[in-house]
Amino acid sequence: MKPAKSSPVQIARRGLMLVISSPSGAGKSTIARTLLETDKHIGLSVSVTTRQRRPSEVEGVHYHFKSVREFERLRDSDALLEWAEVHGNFYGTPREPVEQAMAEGRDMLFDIDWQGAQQLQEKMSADVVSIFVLPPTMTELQSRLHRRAEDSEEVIQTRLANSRAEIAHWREYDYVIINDDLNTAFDAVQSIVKAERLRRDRRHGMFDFVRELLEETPSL
Ligand SMILES: Nc1ncnc2c1ncn2[C@@H]1O[C@H](COP(=O)(O)OP(=O)(O)OP(=O)(O)O)[C@@H](O)[C@H]1O
Ligand SMILES: Nc1nc2c(ncn2[C@@H]2O[C@H](COP(=O)(O)O)[C@@H](O)[C@H]2O)c(=O)[nH]1
Repeated sequence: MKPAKSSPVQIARRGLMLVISSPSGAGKSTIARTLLETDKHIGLSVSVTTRQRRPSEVEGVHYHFKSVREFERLRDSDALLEWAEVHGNFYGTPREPVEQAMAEGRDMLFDIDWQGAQQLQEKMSADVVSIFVLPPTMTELQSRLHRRAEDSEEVIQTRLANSRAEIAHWREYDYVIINDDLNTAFDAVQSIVKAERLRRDRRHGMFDFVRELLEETPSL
C-alpha cells in the first residue's frame, strides 16, 4: 500500500548561507550586488569592519564601520559569528541577524574571506554553500583594482601581494567560478543558488514523507 499523501511541511526549513570569497578585485562584490538586486529571497550579511570607508560606501549598507576598540568589544562579547584580519584591517559577521535569518528560513549572502568561510563551515556546515571566484588572469586582477579607483596605490599593492595566498584556498569551496565575462559568472552563481535551494527544499519535504512511511503499518 502506498503511504498516505504527505501533509504540509511542519518543521521550518533553515535558511541557506551563501558564502562568496575571492582575492581582492576578482569581482565577488559585483556578483553579490547583482544577486541581491535580482533575487529578493536573499539578504546580505552586513559585516563590521575597522577599514576606512570608501567614497562610494554607505554606513550600514556596505559595512558597519567601527573603531578598533568597538570591534574588539563586539568580538570579545561573542557578538561576531566569525572574524578575521584581512589586508591589515579587522572584519566580522554580526551573529544575531544571521541566527535570526537561519531560524526563519531566510537565505543570506556572506561576502567574506577564506578565514571567515572556514569558521562558518566549522560552526554551521549544514547551512553553508560556498563559492570561490577566480579572476581570468592576474594582470586582469591588477587592472580591475586600478579601474575600481577606490583604494590607494599602497592598498592595491598590499591586496595584490595577498592574492596568491588567498587563491591557494580555492579547493576548500563547494564551487569555483572564473569571473571573466560578468554575465556568465553571474549566471553560474544563479544556477548554484537555484540548485541548492531545490536540493534543500526536496530534502526538507522528505521529513513528513518518511515519518508517514514509517507510521503506515507499524507491525511491518
Ligand atoms: N567580469 C568583469 N569584467 C570586468 N570588470 C569586472 C568584472 N567583474 C567585476 N569587475 C570590476 O572589477 C572591479 C572589482 O570588482 P569588485 O569590487 O566586485 O571586487 P571584489 O572581489 O569584491 O574586491 P574586494 O575584495 O576588494 O572588495 C570593479 O570595478 C568591478 O566593476
Ligand atoms: N572574514 C571576514 N572577511 C570579510 C568580512 N567582510 C568582508 N570580508 C572580506 O575582507 C576582504 C576585503 O574586503 P573590502 O571590502 O575591504 O574590499 C574581502 O575578501 C572581503 O570578502 C567579514 O565579515 N569577515
